[in-house]
Amino acid sequence: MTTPTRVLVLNSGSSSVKYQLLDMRDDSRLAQGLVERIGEETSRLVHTPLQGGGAKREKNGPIADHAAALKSVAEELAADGLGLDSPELAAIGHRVVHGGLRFTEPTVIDDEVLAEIERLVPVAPLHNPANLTGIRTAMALRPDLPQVAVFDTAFHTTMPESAARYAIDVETADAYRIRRYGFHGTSHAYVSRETAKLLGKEPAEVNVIVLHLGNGASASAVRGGRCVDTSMGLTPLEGLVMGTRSGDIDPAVTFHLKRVAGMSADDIDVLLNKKSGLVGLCGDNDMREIRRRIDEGDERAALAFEIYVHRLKKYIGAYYAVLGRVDAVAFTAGVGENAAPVREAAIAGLEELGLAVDAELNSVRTDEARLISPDYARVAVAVVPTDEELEIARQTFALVGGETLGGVNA
Ligand SMILES: Nc1ncnc2c1ncn2[C@@H]1O[C@H](COP(=O)(O)OP(=O)(O)O)[C@@H](O)[C@H]1O
Ligand SMILES: CC(=O)OP(=O)(O)O
Ligand SMILES: [Mg+2]
Repeated sequence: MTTPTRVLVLNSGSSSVKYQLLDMRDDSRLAQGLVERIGEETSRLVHTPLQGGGAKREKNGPIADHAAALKSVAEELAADGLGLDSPELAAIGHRVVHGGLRFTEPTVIDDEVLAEIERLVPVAPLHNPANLTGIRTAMALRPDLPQVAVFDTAFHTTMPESAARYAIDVETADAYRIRRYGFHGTSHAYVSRETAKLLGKEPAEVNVIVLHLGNGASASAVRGGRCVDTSMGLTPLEGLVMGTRSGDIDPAVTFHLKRVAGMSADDIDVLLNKKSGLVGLCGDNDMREIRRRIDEGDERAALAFEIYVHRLKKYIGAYYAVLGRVDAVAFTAGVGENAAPVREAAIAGLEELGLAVDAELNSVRTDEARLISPDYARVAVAVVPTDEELEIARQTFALVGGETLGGVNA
């Protein structure tokens, strides 16, 4: 019998599922794909076989819920001879956004772990329910296989109390477990390590500010490989300006809206999570579209961009101060990896801090981690592509006993 070496990674978002099938002998990808707009009439599945020369396949049409989405994913994989029934599958790894304080490590999922993820739904209402459906569906398809949860919050559990605790009444905070948890931790961990590698150093030797700028966006201060502060809080709403989320606001805005505008808690939740950020400021949440509008002279798009960059710059300064000495600032995720104007504008004017961006290096497009700062700059500025799926697959495989095989710690 062959030893199973494959891991399927599922990243279930509020309206999408991203997936990858990897072979952990050499970290190679066998297939990847995305189901988006789940629950709408216009759902879409894009499946890409990455070995054997098959072409990308696309299916359009309604997919009612996450369970149906996962069944379609299983069918696509089966059509490539990579079905979930394969004896080569060692485990399924799930991104779980909120793990509270309990889960500091990847965890094999059982009924009790499921109950704890369920208990955390109120603090990750957009994410944890989708994660749970993904897990339950995968468990029904392969009840015999280990299912592993890899938590967005885990990397941030090393934060000191001075960073994690909000300055509110201690009894109330403790009774309701209100504190800064932080998210995107798998990405912050991976990118801070890859940044050290790019500098030719060990993670323990470097201090890095990681800027994960996707649809959700967060910053973190990483000292010697450990997170010491991060911008998201109790929920993924705090911090940077995001695609549809406000990030930091005066909390009094919420009671003002309740008292003066008569909005309910749910109305305000939707306003701040779904109708704010870039989309609230200018009607678009995609940075490509915003840049296009700016090039056409659109003033609302230009102001949205300035507000986005101003917030980013504030966090760079804040985390510089938290760390004291900074070796690198690393940009990652959709915006961070692709939007050169965001990187340029966020670093502009920070020469006194030893930070600068070289225009030519900044304009290069590759999938490799690279430096964009000039030689003379004291602090490295880098673009470091994130790979949450690979990181989840490695942690999952190591947990189910695959650590002795090549590739895992390569
Ligand atoms: N070429 C590009 N130029 C500028 N921004 C881009 C580009 N490609 C993607 N983006 C931005 O990246 C975002 C998606 O980032 P991603 O990390 O994939 O998000 P998520 O994982 O949160 O869905 C898009 O909404 C868009 O703003
Ligand atoms: C936690 C979070 O904000 O995740 P995403 O960016 O995938 O929405
Ligand atoms: Mg993401």
